[in-house]
Amino acid sequence: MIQISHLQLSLQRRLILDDISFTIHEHECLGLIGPNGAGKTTLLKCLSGMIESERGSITMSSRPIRQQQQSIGYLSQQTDFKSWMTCEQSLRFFGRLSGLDRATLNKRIPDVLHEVGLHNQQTEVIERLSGGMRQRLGIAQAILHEPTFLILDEPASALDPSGRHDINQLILRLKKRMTIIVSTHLLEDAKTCCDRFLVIKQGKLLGPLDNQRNVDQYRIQVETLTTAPSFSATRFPRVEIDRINPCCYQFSAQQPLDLSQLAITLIQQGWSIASIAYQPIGLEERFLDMVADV
Ligand SMILES: Nc1ncnc2c1ncn2[C@@H]1O[C@H](COP(=O)(O)OP(=O)(O)OP(=O)(O)O)[C@@H](O)[C@H]1O
Repeated sequence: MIQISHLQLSLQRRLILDDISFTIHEHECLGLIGPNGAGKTTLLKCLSGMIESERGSITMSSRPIRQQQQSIGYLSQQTDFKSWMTCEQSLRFFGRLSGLDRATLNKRIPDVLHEVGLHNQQTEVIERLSGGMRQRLGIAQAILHEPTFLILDEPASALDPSGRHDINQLILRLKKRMTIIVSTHLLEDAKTCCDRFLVIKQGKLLGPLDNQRNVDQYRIQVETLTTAPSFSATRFPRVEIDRINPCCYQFSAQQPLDLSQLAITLIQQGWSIASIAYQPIGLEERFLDMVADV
């Protein structure tokens, strides 16, 4: 378990991280989200040990994280590859810098390239890799020394949907044996791999955002198999109906709606219902509500 307690950091006399406390559980993937400039990268750099905070503590299994640098893998926002090297040469170069010996590298390099899906690119020059492949090579570099705690700073931004999908699938595989924190702006994508999210704004933690399906009980969407007949609202006097298309309607009210009652009423009125559900509230919508200035 990684415990962050009352972390505080100022840069150039400006408070960048303000009394940050949270926990990351073992084998959890925690998503860190927040507007630009919120302090995500700075917080991740503190976790990686690159920056020392002026107050507070970070511990992993109850020991200061700075004493366990070898257990941390870090992918920075800007990966810094030598574009003329091959994937293998690059991993060997960075592996040596982190103190791995030749025998370990001979074994680990093919393993990590396989793990990130770059086994066919072992001798490919980095210049020729796609953006998604480069990000996966960055992750290969971050996990080369088999860390138990992996820090990923926006690993999927600037990637196309298939690149983002690959990264999320890779994170899902890695979390079986690592604890992961990932900063991202891509909430809907990150839902597939993050167990929960923490929201940060102007250096302060605003709170958690769980990754569960939330619904708006004031709105119900109904899809019909055929064009719906008109609706007599005697049992739902203060309900508004919006026709989205001939087979899709939205019912909304100022108070929570009774979904089963509405379904029964519609069937009694001759509606052939294909689906009926409360309107889902997207993660992005809840995030925007949370960071909105009040
Ligand atoms: N070395 C530095 N010196 C002074 N201020 C800095 C330094 N590094 C970052 N900052 C400031 O700290 C604040 C937080 O920056 P940070 O990069 O951590 O935000 P972020 O949430 O990662 O943003 P983004 O989503 O745009 O990547 C910003 O206002 C930034 O200008």
